[in-house]
Amino acid sequence: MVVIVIVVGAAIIRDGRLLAAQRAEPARLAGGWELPGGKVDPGESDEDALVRECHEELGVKIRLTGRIGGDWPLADLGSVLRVWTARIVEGEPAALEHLALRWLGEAELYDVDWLPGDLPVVDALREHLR
Ligand SMILES: Nc1nc2c([nH]c(=O)n2[C@H]2C[C@H](O)[C@@H](COP(=O)(O)OP(=O)(O)OP(=O)(O)O)O2)c(=O)[nH]1
Repeated sequence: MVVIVIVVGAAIIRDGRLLAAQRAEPARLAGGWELPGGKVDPGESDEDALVRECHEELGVKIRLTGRIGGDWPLADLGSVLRVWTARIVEGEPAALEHLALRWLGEAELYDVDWLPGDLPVVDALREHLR
């Protein structure tokens, strides 16, 4: 049986800047930058998982505003990343589970070491920061 692991990521945008988060673990990914999010739990919708993960990781309530592409392939065989644009409706993001957070404008978008699977997503997000 092939099990596809679905990972959801939030492209949280405020004032033309994208919120990037630096992974703390596991060791092979630590230091890399990603979109806040995580794995969808069994029986959970993608959207609910993303709202839950952002609350756990950042301490904020988000509202999803759109979808970026479809299934973005990740390096781990059988994993895909699904991405939504989002805005914060409550709270101020804090790095509760990450090493650091950064708000990146279009000119700074590639200043951080994105996880490899995120690079095409970041390309697609560029136009949303203008
Ligand atoms: N959240 C997130 N994960 C990403 C991105 N890009 C990317 O390759 N990944 C990978 C890293 C991890 O291998 C996997 C997500 O796992 P995770 O550890 O964040 O999931 P989780 O919060 O549900 O945690 P757990 O079940 O492992 O405890 O997807 C991204 O932009 N956001």
